[in-house]
Order: sequence, then structure tokens, then C-alpha cells
Amino acid sequence: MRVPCFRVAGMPDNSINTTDGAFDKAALRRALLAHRQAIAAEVRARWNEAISRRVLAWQQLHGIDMLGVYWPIRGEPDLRDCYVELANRGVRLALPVVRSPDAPLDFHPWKPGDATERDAFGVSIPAARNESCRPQGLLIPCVGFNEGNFRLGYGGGFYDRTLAQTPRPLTAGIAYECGRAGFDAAPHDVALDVILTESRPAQLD
Ligand SMILES: Nc1nc2c(c(=O)[nH]1)N(C=O)[C@@H](CNc1ccc(C(=O)N[C@@H](CCC(=O)O)C(=O)O)cc1)CN2
Ligand SMILES: Nc1ncnc2c1ncn2[C@@H]1O[C@H](COP(=O)(O)OP(=O)(O)OP(=O)(O)O)[C@@H](O)[C@H]1O
Repeated sequence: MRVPCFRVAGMPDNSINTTDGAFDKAALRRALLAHRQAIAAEVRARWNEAISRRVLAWQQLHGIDMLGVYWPIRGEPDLRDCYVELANRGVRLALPVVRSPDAPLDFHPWKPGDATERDAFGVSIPAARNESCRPQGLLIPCVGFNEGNFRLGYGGGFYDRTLAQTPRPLTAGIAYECGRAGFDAAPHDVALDVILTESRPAQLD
């Protein structure tokens, strides 16, 4: 039997894996978040620019005309300059909105400069939420990701439920390389099409 386990670069395995081989997803999440929060501002800015270049290449490659983006929280890559460039290219943007704890995410049209307000989770959402939309592509922030392009999020399952819907949008996971980890995917997890970090994938350079 394969024993599920987590690996984080630079961390001893025994800090995440329990002695009986069971894995502790919450501990992996905490370790990855602590690692991400500790990145120096100037390094973060350089990495955000590198990720932004790959996002623009990915949008162009697929001719995505409506893209679900995210408002950064908790040290996620801040791609808001890239959103301005995307809007200048004529790409329509949308932000995710939590409708209820067990529902998929709604997406509402938004563009740089439009008013936002904080929701109950502390995340900025469009102040004007008249009609939801179904973006052709999604940028999905990842706390962690593995070799199979599976994502670890904050634990709400919102993106998993969103991607269980059809038609499934094109998906780009957004993360720093330090979010790369070894973990087994849960049955409900949906692999993302591509993971864009500061240093991959080469075909989008
Ligand atoms: N940027 C972003 N927006 C997203 C998600 C996400 O993962 N990232 N979500 C993916 O499912 C949904 C909301 N899920 C959330 C998951 C965690 C927290 C959270 O930890 N909030 C902080 C306060 C926010 C802050 O640091 O600014 C907290 O409660 O301490 C909020 C929303 C929709 N919007
Ligand atoms: N397609 C789905 N339908 C119903 N429930 C789901 C689905 N996908 C995930 N869930 C539920 O959501 C919860 C959280 O899942 P998981 O731990 O994988 O979240 P996550 O991907 O880390 O977080 P998030 O997507 O919110 O950032 C689980 O209890 C799971 O049962």
C-alpha cells in the first residue's frame, strides 16, 4: 500500500507526516503559508512580474476573452498590474464571490479601478454585483501544488466545487515555486491545466 505523505522543500518530512503515516493537510497548509509570508518584498515583486509575463502568454496562447482573476490575500502573488494589462488588451475580467459555504464560486465582472468591498471572509469583491458570468479561463491561487498539477487551497473546497461544473474553464494555478510540495490528491480534487510560477513552464516564455 502506498502511504500518503507530504514533502515540503527544506523541511524535514517528520514535521508534516505523523508517525503512523497518516498525513496532516492542515500542517502542510500552515508550513507553506508561513514560507510564503516570509518572502522579502523585492523578491516577491520580481516573482510577481515573472508570473505576470506567463499569465499574459497563457491568455494569448488560448485567446481567452473572459478571465476569472483573484484579489490577493495572505501573501498570494499580487498580479494586479497584470490585470491592468489584460484589461488594456480587451480581456474582460471577473472576481470570485462566495455565495454560500457549500456552493461553487460565483464570478462577477470587474475591471481595474472598479469599486470593491470586503466580504464576510475579508476578501475584496466587486461592489456592483448585478449579474454573474462564466469566465472562459480562471487564475486560481494555490497555497501549494504537486507534480500532478493538483492544488492545495485554504480548505473550503470552493475551487474544487467550481471546477466540478461543466463546461469546465481553462485553469492556471498561480503560485511561487516554494509552494511545490509532495502530497496525494483527494478524490474530489481536479487537476489544473497548468501551474504558472516565477520559473515555469518554459513553453510560455
Ligand atoms: N484571493 C483569493 N480569493 C478567493 C479565494 C482564494 O483562495 N484566494 N477563494 C478560494 O476558495 C474564495 C474565498 N476563500 C477564502 C479563503 C481564505 C480566506 C482567508 O483566509 N481570509 C483571511 C483574511 C483575508 C486577508 O488576509 O486579507 C482570514 O480569514 O484571516 C478568505 C477567503 C474566493 N476568493
Ligand atoms: N465537487 C465537490 N462537491 C462537494 N464538496 C466538495 C467538492 N470538492 C470539494 N468538496 C469539499 O470541500 C472541502 C475542502 O476541500 P479541500 O480540502 O480539497 O479544499 P482546498 O482545495 O484546499 O480549498 P479551496 O478550494 O477552498 O481553496 C472538503 O470537505 C470536500 O469534501
